[in-house]
Amino acid sequence: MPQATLIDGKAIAAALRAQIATEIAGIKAVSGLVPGLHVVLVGDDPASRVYVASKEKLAVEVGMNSVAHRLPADTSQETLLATLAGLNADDAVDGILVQLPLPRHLDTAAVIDAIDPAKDVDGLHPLNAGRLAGGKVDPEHLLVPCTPLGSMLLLRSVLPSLSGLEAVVIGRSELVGRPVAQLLLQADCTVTIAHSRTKDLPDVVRRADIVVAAVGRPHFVKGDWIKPGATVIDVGINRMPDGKLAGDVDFAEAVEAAGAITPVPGGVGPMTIACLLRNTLTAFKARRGG
Ligand SMILES: NC(=O)C1=CN([C@@H]2O[C@H](COP(=O)(O)OP(=O)(O)OC[C@H]3O[C@@H](n4cnc5c(N)ncnc54)[C@H](OP(=O)(O)O)[C@@H]3O)[C@@H](O)[C@H]2O)C=CC1
Ligand SMILES: Nc1nc(=O)c2c([nH]1)NC[C@@H]1CN(c3ccc(C(=O)N[C@@H](CCC(=O)O)C(=O)O)cc3)C=[N+]21
Repeated sequence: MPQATLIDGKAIAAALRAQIATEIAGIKAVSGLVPGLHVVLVGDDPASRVYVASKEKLAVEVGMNSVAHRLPADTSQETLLATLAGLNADDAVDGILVQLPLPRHLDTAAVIDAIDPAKDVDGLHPLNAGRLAGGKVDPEHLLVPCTPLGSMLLLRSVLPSLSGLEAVVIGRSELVGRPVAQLLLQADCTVTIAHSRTKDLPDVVRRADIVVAAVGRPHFVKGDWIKPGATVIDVGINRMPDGKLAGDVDFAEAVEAAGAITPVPGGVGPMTIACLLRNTLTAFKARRGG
């Protein structure tokens, strides 16, 4: 069995950002306006700091305005909601992302409900999640969660047609598992959503032409679970004791069986940020025309 094709998320994300930059330059030349992305970070989780810094840098690189709102860890629910109300009311704000997870004293669902759905570039507001679940809206014009959207773009880079393929998603979170399953269903895959109570998980995964792993456990998916030739999207980002990142898939094993596979780092992660920028542009166009 020849080794799998490596799906180069880093390169595909860079190409997507270049496309976004060109489109923004065109809009700016005509209207003088550029999209504004606002990221709200509560507390000083070191991993979140790194992500927020990287989102800011790449937003500026494509020509957006980028603002990070860094609030102390003991910020009250009222103060956070007031911050969001201010961003909702500000016409120069096109995209709002609240970095998750929030400190435990905050009510995450209520915070997400308070984001204007038209500015919800994470696609997590119940209105956007509901539209996605309804399956009737074109993802081009809907704010779809960034990691699932990026995962689909990576899949499409190696599989021109997804119709009729067996897809197994491991994980059912609101941020990743559920929305990626909705997108696969919309692409006419036969979709199975597996989770911690799934029986005989290795056998379930062995049916899959497409495996999406979003579990949060390093090297969880083994090589002998992968049907020969399957496409494997590894969403997991796990920090190992040696400081390196590991995916949810045992890459060294799976690369021997898969037809195509994403690496970690350099796979889904960079696509998540590129899709955040794309959603910000989508929100800008929907709100301000262009
Ligand atoms: N690349 C990127 O840009 C991003 C990467 N991530 C990464 O993706 C991974 C998943 O994130 P997220 O969805 O937020 O995580 P969650 O912890 O919210 O969800 C994990 C899911 O995995 C399931 N699960 C846990 N253990 C098992 C098991 N033994 N067998 C089968 N299923 C299991 C859980 O099942 P149950 O529901 O039953 O508990 C749950 O549905 C993490 O590594 C995270 O860091 C996340 C966001 C963006
Ligand atoms: N509201 C919200 N939306 C999110 O989308 C969100 C979030 N909160 N909280 C945290 C997770 C995690 N996440 C990542 C984004 C990019 C990389 C990324 O670019 N990773 C690089 C490596 C980066 C490194 O080396 O640390 C890669 O995989 O190649 C990773 C993880 C978004 N998340």
